[in-house]
Amino acid sequence: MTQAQQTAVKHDAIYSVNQFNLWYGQDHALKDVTFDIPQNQVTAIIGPSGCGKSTFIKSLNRMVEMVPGIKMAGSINYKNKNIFDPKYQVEELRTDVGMVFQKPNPFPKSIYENIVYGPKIHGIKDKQTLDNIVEKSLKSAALWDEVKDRLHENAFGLSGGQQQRLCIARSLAIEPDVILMDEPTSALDPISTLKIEELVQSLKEDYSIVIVTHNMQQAARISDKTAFFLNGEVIEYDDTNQLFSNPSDQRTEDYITGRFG
Ligand SMILES: Nc1ncnc2c1ncn2[C@@H]1O[C@H](COP(=O)(O)OP(=O)(O)OP(=O)(O)O)[C@@H](O)[C@H]1O
Repeated sequence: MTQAQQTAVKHDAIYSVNQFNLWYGQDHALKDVTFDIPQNQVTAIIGPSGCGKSTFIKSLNRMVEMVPGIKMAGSINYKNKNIFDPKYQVEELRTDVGMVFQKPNPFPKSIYENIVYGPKIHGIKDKQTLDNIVEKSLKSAALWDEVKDRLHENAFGLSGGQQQRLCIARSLAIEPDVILMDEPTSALDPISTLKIEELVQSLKEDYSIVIVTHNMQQAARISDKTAFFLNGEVIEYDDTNQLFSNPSDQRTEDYITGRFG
């Protein structure tokens, strides 16, 4: 690779993870994790239960810090700044990085109030501006047509799949650059899953997406890059097509062909 190409690749990374380690007490949950997460791409994190996928994705927005007794080493750079540097302004991550969880978790409020919650915290008060944010976010999350006539009804009245798209819309309302998704379809039926998968594909035009998934077909269908984690280590990180069609490590091959996990 030429110097110019190396620079181009570097520039393309929204996150650069370098020798990142994390311990829960004595439990070494992430070991020397090193790879770049590219901008405007979908990066899938796969691996068997307990391999550190959730710990890793929660490190990307510093949510992992809420767990008492953790220890970390190495760095995670976001837009070229180490997010664990004591001088780092964590507010940047809070506004830049949205998160969607395994189980849809709307607030017990109306659909409208769910979306405007974040923007209001960021000081937006003008009703027309908030109305526009609601419409734009719901359209981007492919939910607008289904809910435009019931915006002031409680979000709990939506189906599970609709609630998850509402949570995606809520994360879009703060105009993030990155969306982290921790098994966003594992609680959903196949049709809702398909809708979220299509949505993820369309969102990458405007956002960088990291998705943890147990479902290897899903990773193969929707991601550009895949990282295979095992016992806290990244065993292989590559273009998704390459990793699934021609893995370079026997353990990756064993996992993707269903020999364990
Ligand atoms: N809050 C915590 N306190 C202590 N140990 C934890 C905590 N969260 C996770 N761990 C441990 O860290 C390791 C990695 O867990 P993690 O949840 O990141 O894995 P995972 O790959 O997301 O698993 P799953 O697919 O089952 O959700 C496991 O050994 C787990 O027991």
